[in-house]
Amino acid sequence: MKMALTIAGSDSGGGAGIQADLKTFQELEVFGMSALTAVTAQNTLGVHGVYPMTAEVVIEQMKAIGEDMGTDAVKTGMLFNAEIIEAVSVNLTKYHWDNVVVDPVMIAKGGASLLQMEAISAMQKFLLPLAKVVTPNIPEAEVLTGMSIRTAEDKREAAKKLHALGVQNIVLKGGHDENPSESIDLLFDGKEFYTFTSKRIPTKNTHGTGCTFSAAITAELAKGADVYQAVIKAKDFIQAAIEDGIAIGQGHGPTNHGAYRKRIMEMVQS
Ligand SMILES: Nc1ncnc2c1ncn2[C@@H]1O[C@H](COP(=O)(O)OP(=O)(O)O)[C@@H](O)[C@H]1O
Ligand SMILES: Cc1ncc(COP(=O)(O)OP(=O)(O)O)c(N)n1
Repeated sequence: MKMALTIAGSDSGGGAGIQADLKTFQELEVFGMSALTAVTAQNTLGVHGVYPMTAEVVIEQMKAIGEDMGTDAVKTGMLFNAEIIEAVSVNLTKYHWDNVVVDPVMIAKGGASLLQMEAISAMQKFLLPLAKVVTPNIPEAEVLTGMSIRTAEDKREAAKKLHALGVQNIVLKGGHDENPSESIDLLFDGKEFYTFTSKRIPTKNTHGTGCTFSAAITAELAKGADVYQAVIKAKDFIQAAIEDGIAIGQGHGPTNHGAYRKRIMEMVQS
């Protein structure tokens, strides 16, 4: 069985973070492992507390996996501070983990900070050059590139800037776009641009979309897909998960990680 490791924060509400990643790995039939970077007290209304691990705790978890089990792919999510980013970067290199998806998580939906702003330069300098794929949303890409992103041309320029930081493949997500009918993600592999377009679903139950999408890319890479194929599958996975989003809590409910597999089963049975 193929294996994937998520290095990310815990979401007590279960819709984002390490919980979303492990559910996604399970649904895509990859054995999921975790290295926890922070505990958040979080629900559909927002983040009520952030409690980071020390860098040593993160290193110990990576060591436990690196020295025994290994992994076929790794994703990073909430890393919170520069010390954790540096520790993760050093250990990705140490264990020769090169199938790396970096989701540069910065701000949760309710506005809470999940990454200290002084850690941005560590992310640019140490982590991004190790990434096979980076999956920023538009605000994250604006922070990482220092440019404002409004038009399709801006998106292409931002992707080129991220590529110049050493990332092999950039998936610039379109969830925050103002396009009312479509959600368009852009992939740049250093040579070509590819767009992945889906119908925009009018729902407030989108908590954890970014985590789930990047975890699905990671699972597919672990199984041997190339980046293009992995993004196609992840887009189908997140589309089903948002369409069947779960209306629980008073705020942004989570996406439904089981929706994609349920649809495949229904297709097979019909
Ligand atoms: N309302 C929506 N309808 C369809 N797809 C969406 C919607 N919102 C987000 N997505 C998709 O979910 C994925 C995550 O995007 P995004 O919401 O931008 O990330 P993040 O959660 O990091 O802000 C992308 O593939 C994006 O196109
Ligand atoms: C612990 C934790 N990690 C990451 C996030 C951000 O998740 P994301 O998929 O970007 O979804 P929203 O927060 O935007 O709903 C998080 N909230 N918590």
